[in-house]
Amino acid sequence: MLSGVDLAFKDVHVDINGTQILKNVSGQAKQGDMLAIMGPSGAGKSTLLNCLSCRRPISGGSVTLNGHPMTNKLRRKICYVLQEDILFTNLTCRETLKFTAMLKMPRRMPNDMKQKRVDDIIKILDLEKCQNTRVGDFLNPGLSGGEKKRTSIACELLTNPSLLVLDEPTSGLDSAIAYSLMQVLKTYTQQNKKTVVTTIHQPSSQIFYMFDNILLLCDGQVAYFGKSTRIMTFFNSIGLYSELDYNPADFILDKVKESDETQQKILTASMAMRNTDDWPRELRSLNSSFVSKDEEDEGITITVHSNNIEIDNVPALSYGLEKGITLVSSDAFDIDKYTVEGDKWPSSFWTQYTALLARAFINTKDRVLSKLTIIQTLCLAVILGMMWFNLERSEETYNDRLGVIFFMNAYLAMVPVFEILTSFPGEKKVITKEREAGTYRLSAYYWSKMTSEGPLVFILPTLFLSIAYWMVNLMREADNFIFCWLIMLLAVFTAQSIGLLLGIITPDFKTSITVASITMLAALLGAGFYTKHMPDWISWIQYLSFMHYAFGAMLKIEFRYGNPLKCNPIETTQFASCIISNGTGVIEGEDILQFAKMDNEIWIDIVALFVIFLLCRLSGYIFLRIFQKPGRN
Ligand SMILES: Nc1ncnc2c1ncn2[C@@H]1O[C@H](COP(=O)(O)OP(=O)(O)OP(=O)(O)O)[C@@H](O)[C@H]1O
Repeated sequence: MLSGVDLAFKDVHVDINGTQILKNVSGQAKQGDMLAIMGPSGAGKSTLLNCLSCRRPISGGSVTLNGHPMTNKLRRKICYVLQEDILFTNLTCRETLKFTAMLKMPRRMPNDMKQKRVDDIIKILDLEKCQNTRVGDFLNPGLSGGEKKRTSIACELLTNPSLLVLDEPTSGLDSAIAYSLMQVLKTYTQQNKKTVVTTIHQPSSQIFYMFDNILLLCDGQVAYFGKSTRIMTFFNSIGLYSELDYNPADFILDKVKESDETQQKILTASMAMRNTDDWPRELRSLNSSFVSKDEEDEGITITVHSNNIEIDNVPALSYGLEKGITLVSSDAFDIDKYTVEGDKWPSSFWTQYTALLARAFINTKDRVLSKLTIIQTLCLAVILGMMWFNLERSEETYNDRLGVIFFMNAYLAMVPVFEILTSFPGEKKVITKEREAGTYRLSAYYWSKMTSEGPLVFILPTLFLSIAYWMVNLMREADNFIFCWLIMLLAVFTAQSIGLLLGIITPDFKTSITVASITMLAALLGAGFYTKHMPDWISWIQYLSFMHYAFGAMLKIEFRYGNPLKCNPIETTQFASCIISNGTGVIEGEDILQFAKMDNEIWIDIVALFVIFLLCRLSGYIFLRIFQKPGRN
């Protein structure tokens, strides 16, 4: 059985850039205990939480689990629930848990056990009602704030951690939802003898007394550590009293923020408390001037028991039971049985790849192939087809033919770039979180990303081209159409790779859109449609433009491998061959391509597109490796 652990931290110091953020911070949380870390903004709560969960190194002091210093094996017993719920918005609550189970649970565990664990966790966290609801976002709401938080906690509980570390789990929740969330946590902690450490901002009185212990921080120092039921006694003992019905959390936070003098008084009393019976034995320093209760009369300066107000109306210890929540004991679920020491990753590459592939496919499918995107593609294909309807194969329509090919290229390349840029920031957060937790290999993620989106990315351009190509009357031969379609797909995948690379290397959405707009506009201008007289010193830009190659290849399919165009009358023709034939002949494809300055070999265009595609994919992976450092394991 994996029950809780005894966490103890003693004299923890953290210095950042020469500033002491935490000074001499000590405290503990035992099996079955919930410890709340409280304090005003900037007091050091998040810093301490990060140290306790091994996400930040400490400059001095010690953090131990069951009396032992942290080892990789012990670290795996800790899970960390971030303040923000970082989840895929298109997955349901159950799908989210199912994929997390596949990725995080040991490879040797049978699948039906993993499935059973998901079912149990759904019950434990009271998620049955919303298990098939999508997570949702602000545009398409799904799970409520409390349900999202419980889903985030559920993802962490799947691996049956012994120590649960939570950063502000109730932030953004209304008081009733916050209470029910804490109630579920309390019940889970008690029944499974787990250990919970959480930062919390301004809990209601009910929530406050659910915590067994409170660690109050003030300016990086301990202002109080001890039982929640005794904190008012402590404040009273130094002459700080509250009105009868005042929320104790509000009272203590008000006091530590009050004046320098009050702060000093509290900190001095807290230091003195370390030498009394109220200070846990495990945290006492060898050289402390501890005086036991028996010796109290003989000269302790501050007596924390004076003015003792015992709190009798603390909610009963049967949290959740009155609500009829049935908790599944973790006895039957011993993940350690299936974990092999030395396994770097919980699951095999193949399991990671298939789970990530299926997850990416479900998450992307509804976004890429939504009703709206299909309608948009159909409408634009028909509008374009009507605007350039049934072009005659003559010199007169030469510019229209170039225009329509260029437009199709530009439209089909722009869509995947901006689609990936709008969706990737959310995905990046999930990968960062999962990689920090050492859930899977980056290569498994990257391969799954590339392969899952392939079928989805190719459907819309195929639909678009199938309508527009025939309506416009481009070269009406099956060979030409298929060749054109393949080039179009290559261009779309190249555009998508550029979008992904930009999404990876830019720090935020706004920057990525700005950089993408510049890149795509430069690619459009360099394509060779708008200008044929670029100054020499800048003309190299066209060779960097993937649209130059896509546009060039499609022109070749249309003209080099298509039928010639009928000449204009001699007065209006632009082609020498038409002048020679007195306006009665035809213009060969090669003449048209020379006129358009696009007469290179088509294989050059194809190879160039491939090279750009591969370079973007490869550098995307390298940059992702640099930015997404794996976490522990
Ligand atoms: N990387 C850093 N560099 C410099 N100072 C830092 C860094 N991280 C934290 N600090 C400082 O350490 C102090 C404690 O920060 P911390 O985030 O732990 O506070 P907090 O109690 O969690 O605050 P809040 O409730 O506002 O989140 C703050 O004064 C903060 O400015």
